[in-house]
Amino acid sequence: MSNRTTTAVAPAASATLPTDTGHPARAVSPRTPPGTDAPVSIVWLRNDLRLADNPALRAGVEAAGSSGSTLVVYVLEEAVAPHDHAELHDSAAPRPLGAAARWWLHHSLAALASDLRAVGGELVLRRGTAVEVIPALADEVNASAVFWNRRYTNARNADSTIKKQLTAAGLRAESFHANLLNEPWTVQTGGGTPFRVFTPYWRACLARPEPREPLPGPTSIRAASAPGDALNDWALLPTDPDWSGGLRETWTPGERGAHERLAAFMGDGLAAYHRRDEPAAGGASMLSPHLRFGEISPFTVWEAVRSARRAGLDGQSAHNTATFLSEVGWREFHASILFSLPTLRERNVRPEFDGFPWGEPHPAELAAWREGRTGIPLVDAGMRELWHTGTMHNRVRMVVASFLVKNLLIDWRVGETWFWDTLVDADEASNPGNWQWVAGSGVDAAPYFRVFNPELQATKFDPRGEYVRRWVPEYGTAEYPAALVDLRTTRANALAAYQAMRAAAGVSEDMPGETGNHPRVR
Ligand SMILES: Cc1cc2nc3c(=O)[nH]c(=O)nc-3n(C[C@H](O)[C@H](O)[C@H](O)COP(=O)(O)OP(=O)(O)OC[C@H]3O[C@@H](n4cnc5c(N)ncnc54)[C@H](O)[C@@H]3O)c2cc1C
Repeated sequence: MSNRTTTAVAPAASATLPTDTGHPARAVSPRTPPGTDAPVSIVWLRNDLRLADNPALRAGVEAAGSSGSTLVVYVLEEAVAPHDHAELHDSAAPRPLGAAARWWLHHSLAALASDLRAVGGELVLRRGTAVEVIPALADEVNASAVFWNRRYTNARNADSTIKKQLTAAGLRAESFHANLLNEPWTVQTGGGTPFRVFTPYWRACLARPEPREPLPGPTSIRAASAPGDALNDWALLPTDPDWSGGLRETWTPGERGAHERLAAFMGDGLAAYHRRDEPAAGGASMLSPHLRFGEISPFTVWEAVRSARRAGLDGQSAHNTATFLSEVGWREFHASILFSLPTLRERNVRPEFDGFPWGEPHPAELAAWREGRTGIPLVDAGMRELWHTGTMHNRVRMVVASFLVKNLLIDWRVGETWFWDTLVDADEASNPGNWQWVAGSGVDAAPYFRVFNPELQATKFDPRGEYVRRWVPEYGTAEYPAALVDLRTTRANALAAYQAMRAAAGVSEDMPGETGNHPRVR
């Protein structure tokens, strides 16, 4: 089995300052296209592939009014160069999607196009560098305004450049708050710095005014048209071989699938959410890829919880809602960390980890981890679940990640890259943020010396072995391999390496934030 795509660990990108921060765009009078007074507005969708609660789409339709038209565009912002080349060093380019996320994107765009058609709209697909594509498209259709919802990754630098270009050309260019409950710069410590510890961060979020109600989607769009690519030409789906059968069985990408998932969770899942740490219990929402691609907004998720609370909940469910919302808070926390630490994927947040003696990954060991053949049942179950479905239960993610970085002493970036390629919810902030959390090198991270014992974790969270049996049916037979490493010895080696790193870095006290206060660890 080889990588689904060749994604590479990139060297550090230079730090970049927040730019498209949404402070109101300079309002410029809408330009009247020559020869016609019917305005064309462009709505540029990115990680917000939905109609409901989409402020940019709403603004585009409103700006077009009854006489104008709206052009909805998605740009595949893939650089032309291969994955491991210049675009990874370009702080304005989004990270090229992994294979599982490309599968998701294809189906999500197909669903979006169909949903838009149902209200008269049309989805135009373009490919290239956004700073080139968007202004050129605006020129081509003689647009008077361009709208988008803000993103908080390094790609916001491109948005800022585009906003300046459009504004200079006399267009209205406006961005909106849509994809996080709290934009990163709105939640800060008393000293005006970003939070580095989750608990006070989330407390500060909860002290803010409650998130707004979601906006309704448009009921009618008058489409402006322009030539575009055919979705199939983007070749986002795997063909040789087609390994996506398990993804198809597991997921329904698109806005409708997202709302169905939320409804199912609010109906049955929430009451069982306190069992979310048990991978066989199915207690979690499975909303992460839908949130990742913006098929549902966090405001809609919040509203579902608010309505359930208003309708009345028993004690357990009421408790579960608070826990669930705090998990949504972790998504926001990681987004705010990436916002202030653009090199999150490449660099240890704690510089002393730069001296950690990671071993050179042993190809056979790494392959055994990726393919679920380590002989450690919970690790193998998780890695096979990931390969088959494009997701993995959260607790098991922590276990397999700990096994890689501690028992196998492999650099967290190697595991992060594999997850990036295989997860349907692979997220530019949450993936490296969580990997650094497990590795101990991140903000508010689990201390490195907390080494998950996969056997104890299985006893605690999969006591009847249902999850392991489901993914590792040969467990307990002669076909199942012996353990790749001895857990006790490798744990001792990991702790020795950690102590050596600390000694070399001159760290003797407990490091600040060695709290391991991730809610799921307790
Ligand atoms: C090594 C590792 C890598 C991870 N990579 C990703 C990733 O690339 N993308 C991703 O969305 N999540 C990632 N997670 C976090 C978490 O595992 C998933 O968000 C969760 O399993 C999704 O399942 P759910 O939607 O049923 O979660 P629920 O428990 O129902 O949580 C609701 C929502 O909260 C958010 N959330 C929950 N836990 C976390 C968390 N720890 N960090 C950030 N957001 C969270 C997700 O958006 C999720 O959909 C990673 C965790 C680990 C340990």
